[in-house]
Amino acid sequence: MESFTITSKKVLTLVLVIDKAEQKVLLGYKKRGFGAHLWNGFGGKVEPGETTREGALRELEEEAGITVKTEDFKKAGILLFQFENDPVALETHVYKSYEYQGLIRECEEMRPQWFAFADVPYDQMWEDDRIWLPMLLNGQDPFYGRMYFKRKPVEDTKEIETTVTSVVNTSTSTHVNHSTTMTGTSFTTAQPKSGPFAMCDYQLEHSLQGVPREIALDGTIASFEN
Ligand SMILES: COc1nc(N)nc2c1ncn2[C@H]1C[C@H](O)[C@@H](COP(=O)(O)OP(=O)(O)OP(=O)(O)O)O1
Repeated sequence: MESFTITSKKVLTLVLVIDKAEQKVLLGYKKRGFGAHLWNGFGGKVEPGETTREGALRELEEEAGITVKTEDFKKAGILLFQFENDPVALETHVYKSYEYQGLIRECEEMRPQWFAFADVPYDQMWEDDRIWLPMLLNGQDPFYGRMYFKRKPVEDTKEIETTVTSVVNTSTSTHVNHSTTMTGTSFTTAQPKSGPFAMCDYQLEHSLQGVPREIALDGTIASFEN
């Protein structure tokens, strides 16, 4: 895993708004930038002087037009995304809310849409989402995860066949190593449905006793929130 050594990290946010009664989650179709053409929660970079909580609330309002009261805004976990031969990891702070105020609206970056839990378009989302989003929707947070990505060869951004080579699964943690091979021709555009990167490995722990505040560069939880 030498090619996944990291020396610094950028801090990002990701917000999931959930309608518990209707069993629906609000996602946004990203129209431009990193993760373009994928569905995701709302979020982005944390600006200087902002806490992750403030940054997450700001991005939610900018991208979906809605606000959430502080008491309804819960930290669900942290995901550390690492990319092959890239020393900068993305420390992504994930928040959730079952309430919101305002009118949901589209902006130039995101097109919001509600999805029933059973219809979440995982094949048009970052590959890591199918690992942790079901846990968040089922209330199995807080969680902490580390996900490793390799860039897909441009000429091979077609159908993806995944071979699981080893799985260790306990009640609260999962570790999977898998190799990914590209076959077939089902995606015709240069942008594969699940994005330009393939996840090649991950670790995830969920239902933690505390909410992680920060991940150290060695991937361990640096501190928990009070
Ligand atoms: C690599 O795997 C990822 N999976 C998921 N589910 N989400 C990810 C992944 N990598 C990044 N993200 C999320 C984290 C953020 O919410 C966005 C990226 O934010 P962006 O780069 O668009 O930040 P902004 O500040 O909005 O950017 P602008 O400068 O373009 O406004 O994706």
